[in-house]
Parts: sequence; C-alpha cells; structure tokens
Amino acid sequence: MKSIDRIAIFGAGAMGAAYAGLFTDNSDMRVFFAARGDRFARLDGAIINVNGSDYKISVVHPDRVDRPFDLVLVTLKHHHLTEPALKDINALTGPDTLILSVMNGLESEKLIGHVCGHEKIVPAIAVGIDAVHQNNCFTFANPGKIIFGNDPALSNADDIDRLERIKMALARHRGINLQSSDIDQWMEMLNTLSPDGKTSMLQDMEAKRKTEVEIFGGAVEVMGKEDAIPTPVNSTFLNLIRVMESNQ
Ligand SMILES: NC(=O)C1=CN([C@@H]2O[C@H](COP(=O)(O)OP(=O)(O)OC[C@H]3O[C@@H](n4cnc5c(N)ncnc54)[C@H](OP(=O)(O)O)[C@@H]3O)[C@@H](O)[C@H]2O)C=CC1
Ligand SMILES: CC(C)(CO)C(=O)C(=O)O
Repeated sequence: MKSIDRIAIFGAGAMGAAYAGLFTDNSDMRVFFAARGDRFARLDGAIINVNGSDYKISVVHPDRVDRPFDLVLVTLKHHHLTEPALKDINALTGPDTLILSVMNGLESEKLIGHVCGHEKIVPAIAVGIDAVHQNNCFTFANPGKIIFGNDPALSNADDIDRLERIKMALARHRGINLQSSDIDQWMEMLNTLSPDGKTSMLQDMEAKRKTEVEIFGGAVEVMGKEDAIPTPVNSTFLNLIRVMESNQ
C-alpha cells in the first residue's frame, strides 16, 4: 500500500481541528485544510489553537490541487455534504487516495463514495472524542478512537446491484442484536467524555446552527415507522429538538 504522506482535512471545525493537531503532533504527515471562498480566506495563514497549542495549518483550494492527497479526512456536518462540497472533496483525490469520514450518521460514506468512488472509502466511525469549537479555539479532553469497519456490500457493484446490496446491508444492520452490554459499553464511553465538554449538537444549538438531528433521531423515526416498531422516547426528544431549532 502507498504510504500516507499528505492528508487533506475537509471541514476545519471541532473534529477537523482536533485531528489536524493530533496528526501534526504525532506523525510526519503534511496536514492541510481544504476550503474555498470565504472559508479559504479565513483559514489561509490563520493560527488555530488546539488544547492550548498554536498551529498554522496550510490550506488548499480545491481548484488548485497540484497532486492528489494520500488521505482525505471528511469532518463536515451532514447538511454540509452538498453537491458542490462533494465535488470539492473529489477534487482532492486521485486513484490511490483513501477517504475517511468520521462524520456521524449512516449516510456520509454512501454520498461521498457515490461521487468519489466507493473503492476509496475506508468505513469508520469516531467514538469517545469530545471536540469543542469556539472561534479559533478548539479543545478536546479525550481523543477517543476511530473504529474501522468494512462493508463489502458497498464496493465493486454496479448501481442497481449496489442499491440492492445497500438494502441488504440495511436489513442486516437492523438485524443486529444489540445487547444490554452494548448499552453499558456506550454509557461507559459517555462517562469518559469531559464534564466540561459539549456534544456537537449542543454546540450547534448554542450557536443557533442547524443540527444533525434528522440523521440521528429522524432516521430512527423513519426506520421505526417502516418496521412498525414504536419509538416514543426517540420521537419525544426529536420533536423537542425540532421545536427548539424552529424557534431559533
Ligand atoms: N464534535 C465531536 O466531538 C464529535 C463530532 N462527530 C461528528 O463529526 C462531524 C463533524 O462535527 P464537528 O467537527 O463537531 O462539526 P463543526 O460544525 O464544528 O465543523 C464542521 C466544519 O465544516 C465546515 N464546512 C462546512 N461546509 C464546508 C465546505 N463546503 N467546505 C469546507 N468546509 C466546510 C464548517 O465551516 P464553517 O464553520 O465555516 O461553516 C465547520 O468548520 C459531525 O458529523 C459530528 O456528528 C463525531 C464524534 C464526536
Ligand atoms: C457521542 C458524542 C457525544 C461524542 O463522541 C458525539 O458524537 C457528538 O458530540 O456528536
């Protein structure tokens, strides 16, 4: 496998800055943020502070990529994954690029894979990190971990076949038998997060930004309806957050 020397981070928010700091401190990789327009202007030459240390991360414009990156780390919010953003992610890649999305939800790998090529996607999820973003200051008490997975259903298939396999994958996903020990493990992980930290969603609420609630609670509600499984507690929290968002 080709070595990873250059990494582009797409989304210089709480997670993007945390990983930019971690990669800069713990590897020889050259770390870049990728952005265009006002974001490029804001980030280019800027000093960001992560856990008390200053970093000046180079910034690449998607229209001015001289050679593909070895790794693209996607750290956007779900609603940022628009067609133009997906095109910009694609502009950072070449045939040997790996793409790692640490975004929450079930959709980002599919959307990015559709535009950039499913074969480039390394399926993964970030857990236990508690990254907070305030202006150019970023903090996290725990780096957490990235858990790598593999979904063979999403690679090497034509579109129709892939669609069927995605449906199969979803069925398999719903067939997973969650045990109470899984919930215990999740509670243990939550207990490792900083008491002074804020979830990504709380940060969005406080900043009066759109939240990702529709891909979390919204997705559970849709699946519950489809499978005729009542999800009243989920619906209560979902509707509370929807009302809070609409009152902003
Ligand atoms: N925060 C956490 O601890 C954790 C977060 N996650 C997940 O990770 C993902 C990222 O979360 P988080 O880092 O908190 O989110 P943030 O909102 O802090 O960061 C998202 C960043 O993406 C930038 N962005 C949006 N659109 C574009 C674009 N077109 N081009 C370049 N940059 C863009 C935003 O820029 P701008 O500010 O200019 O709009 C923002 O800086 C989410 O899916 C979240 O659920 C998962 C585990 C933990
Ligand atoms: C689970 C949690 C709270 C931290 O990993 C998270 O994913 C978030 O802040 O969005």
